[in-house]
Amino acid sequence: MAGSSPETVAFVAVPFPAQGHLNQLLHLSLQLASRGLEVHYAAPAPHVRQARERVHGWDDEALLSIQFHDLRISTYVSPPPDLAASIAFPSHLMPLWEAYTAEARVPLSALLDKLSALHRHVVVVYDLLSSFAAEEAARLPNGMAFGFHCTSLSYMVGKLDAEHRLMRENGLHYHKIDSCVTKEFLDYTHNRVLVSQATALAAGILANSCRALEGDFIDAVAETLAAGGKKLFVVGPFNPVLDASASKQATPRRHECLDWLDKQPAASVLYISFGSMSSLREDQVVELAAALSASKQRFIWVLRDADRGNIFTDSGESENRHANILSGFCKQTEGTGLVITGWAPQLEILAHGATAAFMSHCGWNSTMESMSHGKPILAWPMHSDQPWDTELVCKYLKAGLVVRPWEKNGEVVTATTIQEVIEKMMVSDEGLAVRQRAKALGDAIRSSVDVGGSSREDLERFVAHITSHGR
Ligand SMILES: O=c1ccn([C@@H]2O[C@H](COP(=O)(O)OP(=O)(O)O[C@H]3O[C@H](CO)[C@@H](O)[C@H](O)[C@H]3O)[C@@H](O)[C@H]2O)c(=O)[nH]1
Repeated sequence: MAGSSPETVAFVAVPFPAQGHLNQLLHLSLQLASRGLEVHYAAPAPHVRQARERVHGWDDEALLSIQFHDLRISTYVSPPPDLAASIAFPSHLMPLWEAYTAEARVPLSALLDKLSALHRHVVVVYDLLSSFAAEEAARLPNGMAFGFHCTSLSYMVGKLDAEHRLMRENGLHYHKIDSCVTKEFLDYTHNRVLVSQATALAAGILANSCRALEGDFIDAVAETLAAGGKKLFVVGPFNPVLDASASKQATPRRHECLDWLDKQPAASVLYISFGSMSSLREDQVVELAAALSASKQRFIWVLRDADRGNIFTDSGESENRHANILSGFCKQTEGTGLVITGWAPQLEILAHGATAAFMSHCGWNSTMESMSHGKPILAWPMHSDQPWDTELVCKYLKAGLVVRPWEKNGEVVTATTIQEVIEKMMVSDEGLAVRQRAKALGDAIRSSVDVGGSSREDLERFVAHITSHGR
């Protein structure tokens, strides 16, 4: 362990192996390393590689400040997503997640023992889905664990308060997880992940949220946790909040879509992407393409299938799946839009001044990234927490419009419906009000990570807490 001494604290991030989770703890790790902490990041090797290759908003040098570790697990099948499934939940990732939960504990345990012998304190921040890490931290004579809550805190409120009081008071409908994931995944989290038992061992929870978005909900979670003697640190957005000018800088790895964006008028482009775990069926792709073409709006569309468990086993099949539709569509929309079938630089696209709005499934990363760059959302929830995030963004924050309500998740959305929502957002007075609201929220979120802002202060409080502990 380079440079360690018995006086130092080792911070260890234990993400869950899926992009939306790897990403958040990598951002947090980079932030802590930039404050001089010794930071370790532990995941199966392909997922370490995935997180490093896909990180946005940090330069390559920043990655050198983190010590990466392989939590080696045996081979698991890594199939493509099942496009015929009745719910767009990424069930094809279950073999990876089962293998991870069964096997990653042993290499993590060895790593923590080593760090424990060399440091005054070992602080483990574990994704709530990697809850075995809390037990391993609790086993150490000098260990401390914090759970990392990777979705909105209001989503947690919905789980903590069965009556959903805050939701009802705000006229919001809470979508319980049971109807938004598969039964197989529920069984897995209940029987093998064991979140609540692990939380009982943790000193508290760290959340990627922000007072500007969820102040009332944050207070509710803090109160519940405090009653159990646990701390809450709300330190989001974890993603860097980029300046529009930063997304214009020429860098060696700059994606060509950013050069295209540079040539578009301010606030004129619709960005479309459904994260890393969702795939659109062919009939839905046809409808979305027809809507984009008919709306005549400028766009960047990321058309890719959900990641496989090991993304390095995908030899481009998903990129070719839509070749037929795309050849005609790209000709029709030439000059107006771009289709990206690989990995897009989402953070830079959202920060860019030419981007007006984001059609999104409302995964929590996408939601935070969009809101923190002041971009409104056209919400199209697919599974998990996304139906609730849609409610939060569109009804509570009033910074989005719904494309497809969750209640219609089994249906194909027609081109006419999609086109109406696009036009409402891009050219109507109602859309303008939503865009202005998102811009104001973006400003508030940016302030919260500036000196004196609530998220910045919570991060300082967290760092002070873990570095002074046990002195
Ligand atoms: O071409 C792409 C596609 C995605 N991204 C990034 O990938 C991440 C996607 O994360 P998210 O928006 O949260 O979507 P999912 O990948 O679907 O995330 C899963 O994990 C989240 C955190 O737990 C949950 O909120 C979601 O519901 C769950 O599906 C974001 O950081 C995006 O910026 C890119 O940079 N380029």
